[in-house]
Formats: sequence, C-alpha cells, structure tokens
Amino acid sequence: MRGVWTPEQIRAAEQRLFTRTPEPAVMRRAAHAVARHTAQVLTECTGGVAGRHVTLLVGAGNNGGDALWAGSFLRKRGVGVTAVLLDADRAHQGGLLALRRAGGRAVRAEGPNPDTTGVGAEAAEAVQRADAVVDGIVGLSASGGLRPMAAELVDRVLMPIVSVDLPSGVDPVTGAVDGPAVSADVTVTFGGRKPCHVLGPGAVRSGDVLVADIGLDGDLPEPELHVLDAADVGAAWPVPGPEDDKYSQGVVGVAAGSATFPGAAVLAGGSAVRATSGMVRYAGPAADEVCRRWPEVVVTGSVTDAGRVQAWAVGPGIGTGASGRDVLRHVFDSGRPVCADADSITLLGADPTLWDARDPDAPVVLTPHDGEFERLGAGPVGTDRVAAARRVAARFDVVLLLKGNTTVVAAPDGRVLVNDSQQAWPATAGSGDVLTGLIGALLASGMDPWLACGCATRVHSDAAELAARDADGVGAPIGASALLDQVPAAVRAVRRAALT
Ligand SMILES: NC(=O)C1=CN([C@@H]2O[C@H](COP(=O)(O)OP(=O)(O)OC[C@H]3O[C@@H](n4cnc5c(N)ncnc54)[C@H](OP(=O)(O)O)[C@@H]3O)[C@@H](O)[C@H]2O)[C@@H](O)CC1
Ligand SMILES: Nc1ncnc2c1ncn2[C@@H]1O[C@H](COP(=O)(O)OP(=O)(O)O)[C@@H](O)[C@H]1O
Ligand SMILES: [K+]
Repeated sequence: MRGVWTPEQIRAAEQRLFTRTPEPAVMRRAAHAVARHTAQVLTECTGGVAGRHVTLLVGAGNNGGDALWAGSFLRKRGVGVTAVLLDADRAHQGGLLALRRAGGRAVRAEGPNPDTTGVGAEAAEAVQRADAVVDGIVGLSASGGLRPMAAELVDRVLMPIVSVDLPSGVDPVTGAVDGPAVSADVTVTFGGRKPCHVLGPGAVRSGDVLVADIGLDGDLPEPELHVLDAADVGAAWPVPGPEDDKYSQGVVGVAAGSATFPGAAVLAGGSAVRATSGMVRYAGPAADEVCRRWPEVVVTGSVTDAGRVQAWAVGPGIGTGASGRDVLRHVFDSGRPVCADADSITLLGADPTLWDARDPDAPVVLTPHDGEFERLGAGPVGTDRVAAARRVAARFDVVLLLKGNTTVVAAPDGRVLVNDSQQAWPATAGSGDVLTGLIGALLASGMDPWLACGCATRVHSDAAELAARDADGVGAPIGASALLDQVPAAVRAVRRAALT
C-alpha cells in the first residue's frame, strides 16, 4: 500500500528533518532528483543530455529554488539552461546564484521587448526553443490556477514538462483545477506523494509521478490517504483453497433489477460470478434473465425466500418505489454486510427511516456517484472529494465509495483509499452495476469492507482498461458487458503482481 501525505504533514516532517540536515542541503537533494529525471527526459526525447536546452519556469518560492538548483546541476552536465523569472525580485537567491555560477542565465518573464501578451522576447524564445521545461512556478504553497503571465508561458511550451513537486496551478490538497494549470509529463516529488498526485484532474496533470528520497522517511506520520498497488489487491483477492467448497468461500446475494431493468441484475449477478468461486444467489423479478445468462446462479423471485447468504449486493435497477423499499429493508434486516448502490441510495436519501432496519454491527458500503451522494442529504460533493466522502462515511457509519475518475473510499474511522487510475473507460452505463457485484462478492468472502471496495475498484478499472485497449494500447469505447468479461483477466494480472 502506498501512502499519500498532505502538504501540512510534509511540512511538519520537513521541520523535523531540518533539525538534523540544514534546509539548503535538503533543497539541493530535492533539486538533484529533479535534474536527474530531467536529464532522463532529455535522453528519451533527444537521445542525449549535453548540448540540449532546458528552460526553467521559476516562481517566487522554494519550488522555484528547487528548479534553479536543478538548473545548476544540469549545467554541469553540459545543458544550456535559461531561467525565466516570474517574480525576479523574489526569486530564490541561493538557487539563482548557483545557476549563474554554473553558467546558466536568467531572464525576466515580462521583458525586455514584451509582446502584446506581456511576455518578454527572451522569455518567449527560451520557452520555445527548449528541449524540456522545468516547472518551478509554485509547489506546496499553491492556491488557485496559474496567474496570467505563468499561464501565458506554459501555453507556449511545446516540449515535455518536468514539474517540481506538483504541476503548478493544481490544488495540492484536492487535486482540483480552478483555472489554467500545467500538464506535466513527469512530476518529481519529495518524500512522498501528495493528494494532488492521486486525486481528480491533478492526478492526470501530474503525468508520471516519481518520488525522490530527501531523507523524510522516518519523519512522516501515518499517511492521510492510501493507494493500493496491484500486488496488494492480488494478495487480498479470494481464491479457493484445498479445503474450500462453494459455501465456505462465501455466498453473495444479489438483489438487483426489475421487469423494467433486467440488465442491472444480469450485470451485477454476472460480476459476482466472475469475482469469486463461491455461490451467487439472485433474488428478484429478473430471475429468468439472470438464469439464462448465468446458469450457475441460484435464482429466486424474492429476497424473502433467497436462502442464506454471507453478504448482499443491493440496489441497481430495483426502483425507488415500495417494492425497492421492501427489498432494502429486508436486506438490512438480515444482519449481513451489505453493498447498497444506485436505487438503494436514492431510497435511503428519500426515507432515512430505512436506516432503522440496519443491524448496527453489520457493515454497510454505499457506492454513490456525485448525484446519488447529494441525494443522501449531506450536501454536494464539492471540490474536496476526500473530505466529502469522510463526512458521509462518519455520519452514516458506512464505508463510502465515491465514484468518479478518481474513486475515493472512506471508512467511518476516517481511513481513505484512493484509486488513482486515470483512464475513463469505466464511464459507461451499467459499469456501476458490475462494481456492485464485485464488492458484494468480496464482502461475502469475509474481506474487510474498506479493503473490499479498494480491491473491487482496482479490478474494475483494470478490467475496463483490458476491455478497451488492444495490444498496442489503442482504446475503443466499451460497454459494461465487455468490462465484465475482462474481470478474470484483471484478477489474474493483480494476482500475478502479488506472486512476483
Ligand atoms: N522547505 C524546504 O526546504 C523544501 C521545500 N521544497 C520545495 O518548496 C516548495 C514549497 O515552497 P514555498 O513554501 O516557498 O512555496 P511555493 O510553493 O514555491 O510558492 C511560492 C509562492 O508562489 C505564489 N503562488 C501561490 N499560488 C500561485 C499560483 N497559482 N500561481 C503562481 N504563483 C502562486 C505565492 O506567493 P504570492 O505571490 O501569493 O505572495 C507562494 O508563496 C515545495 O513545493 C518544494 O518544491 C523542497 O525543496 C524540499 C525542501
Ligand atoms: N470519468 C471517469 N473515469 C473513470 N471511471 C469513471 C468515470 N466516470 C465514471 N466512472 C466509473 O464508472 C462507474 C459508473 O458507475 P455508475 O455511475 O453507478 O453507473 P451505472 O449506474 O450506469 O452502472 C463507476 O465505477 C465510476 O467510478
Ligand atoms: K511546480
């Protein structure tokens, strides 16, 4: 499991580090990593390092200081380096001196000879002829999008961008983008990932995130967020052992679909089948359709005569009327772990007395998209998706899985898992139904609900990627059935990662 730390946590750890290692030495360590990775980018793009040109975009703080020091190291490898200073009077003095001593030059962003946008001729030329650009505009102290001059320069960049610590213009805490922002090819960050590297647009704009060791390890507290690696998911995914039978691996009950929406039942039931070797029961009005597509599912017309299960997946396509309400009440009343999705969430929002049927000791997972989240009555999601998920998880004592390009899974005790997959192939109708079936199956196996959500989300997005892309990596739109068909391949891939 990889950790993610807030800027506040990183700063506090840095302060502890500075009691042992002087601040300038730490900055040079950080900058050295930036230089190393920039040299690598130059090699990949131009076939070499010496004789190439790098332009540094330098803001007013230590992020700019890192860039300037990195420039001085690149100079020593024969790279032509120009620093474009966005705020010349406040540029990091030590870094500037180091760059000049190494033979680099610095120009003001705004002059001389500015064009109609205010960008000086030297600065414009430096940006346009660079083989790579280092973004040291702003780091942990960022607020809001890029300011106009920075935005204008970034707009002109034609070659790869290496961002120092984070892509400038992105909110470090939420990953939100409110205005112009850098889209980096590579981000070199220090000590550990920050939320913006794994959340929302920030994750996409970070490009490849490389974590440089600056000596913070022992000073970092418990991470604010966690990201599961493929190997974590593979190690946790349930597979049958020699002593197992169809019951011992957990029986999952799927209460989904209706005469109007039989497809939801087929998708949720099918994904449960693909997720585990344990038994899948289906209870609801789409029993015939489910049985036709998935003959291994034990079907019945109603949750009241479904037989014993170890967990329920409930909600997709059950409707928001009286029959849906009865289904949800019955499932809650069973005292089993429940993954409640789609219509169940709408029902809970409209009639909070449904919570009364819940056994307080049985875990509940809610899996809303933004609209369903709002229907729960805890306000809109807003830009801080982690805070929103935590708020609702604590309020209802549930594991809250907030869907989207970045999926956030919050436990009632505040732990948060993030799936930072950046591809959007799962954004297709019915793919949420597949996710519900996966989570239900993992809950039935006895897995911790928070981990079950993280594992299901990872396999879900990997399956979508496998379904969408060919061997050359070229993607094409998929439907939820195609995603579902790739679940076994995705499980195999994470298990392979765990075994190697
Ligand atoms: N401590 C250390 O030794 C180490 C620190 N490290 C490095 O320090 C970085 C943090 O540095 P930092 O705290 O100096 O601030 P930083 O992020 O450079 O911002 C500077 C100023 O920019 C401005 N600004 C704000 N928003 C803006 C926007 N949207 N667009 C444009 N400008 C904007 C705002 O100033 P304002 O103009 O508002 O007065 C702000 O004060 C960190 O990310 C890492 O790279 C590493 O070297 C490891 C060791
Ligand atoms: N832009 C996106 N990028 C990646 N995944 C997405 C994106 N939009 C939606 N998803 C994922 O697709 C699934 C859609 O679920 P949901 O909205 O419940 O759809 P449905 O109700 O049609 O099944 C969720 O797993 C969600 O996280
Ligand atoms: K930056």
